[in-house]
Amino acid sequence: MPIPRPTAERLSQLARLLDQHSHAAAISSSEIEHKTGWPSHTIRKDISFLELDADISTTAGYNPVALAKAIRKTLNLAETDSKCCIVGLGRLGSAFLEYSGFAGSPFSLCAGFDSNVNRVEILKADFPLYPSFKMKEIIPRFGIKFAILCVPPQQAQATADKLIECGITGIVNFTPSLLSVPSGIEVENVSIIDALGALAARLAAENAHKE
Ligand SMILES: NC(=O)c1ccc[n+]([C@@H]2O[C@H](COP(=O)([O-])OP(=O)(O)OC[C@H]3O[C@@H](n4cnc5c(N)ncnc54)[C@H](O)[C@@H]3O)[C@@H](O)[C@H]2O)c1
Repeated sequence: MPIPRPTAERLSQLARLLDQHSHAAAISSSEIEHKTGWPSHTIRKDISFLELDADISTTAGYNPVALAKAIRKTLNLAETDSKCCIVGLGRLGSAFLEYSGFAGSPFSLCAGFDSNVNRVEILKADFPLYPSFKMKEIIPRFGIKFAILCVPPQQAQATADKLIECGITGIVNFTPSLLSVPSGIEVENVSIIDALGALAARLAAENAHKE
């Protein structure tokens, strides 16, 4: 059964939480509830999507290491082919160049691209930066499958089309443009405005419930 998107997002966050508790023998659903704010019935439902070995849970709770491993296996986060590139190295894109969160994650940044050659020359990163016209050569050569799209909105669709031609199959779209992509290609839209909107809607619903 396909895993619903909110479940996949919570499971991915849960794997990171479990990493922080890898020293513990067990972590219970109520501890997870306390740390995440998710109701324990939601946590149990999310975990029911995983294929679990019998010894993963005891009366004391879940084995954190084994549960994190099961989550990454089910979400395909354990696979090694998770090379990413950043496209658009402006204010937002260049902020990822020094983001240490990729270390220890299943994803690695392998290349950055910008249409402005000056940006490519000025910026420093632990991986190579290229002018955009090199995407066609570099993306297949490195086997990069994911792109983090940080170009101006007007350039988003044309850049996404080019990335797909080069072999990209997944795009994290930071631009406000909604992309149209062929089947087999996945897009994840990330927006601070949508996140604030979701928070505001939840708070409004909680307040309406109290009245
Ligand atoms: N998702 C969010 O919450 C969020 C937050 C801030 C900004 N944004 C969006 O992120 C994008 C980038 O914002 P920014 O402030 O970094 O913009 P910016 O103008 O600072 O940077 C854009 C970069 O893209 C490069 N570029 C332009 N066309 C390109 C192309 N075809 N191929 C490759 N590179 C190209 C430019 O040279 C520039 O370096 C915008 O679409 C903006 O609306 C989203």
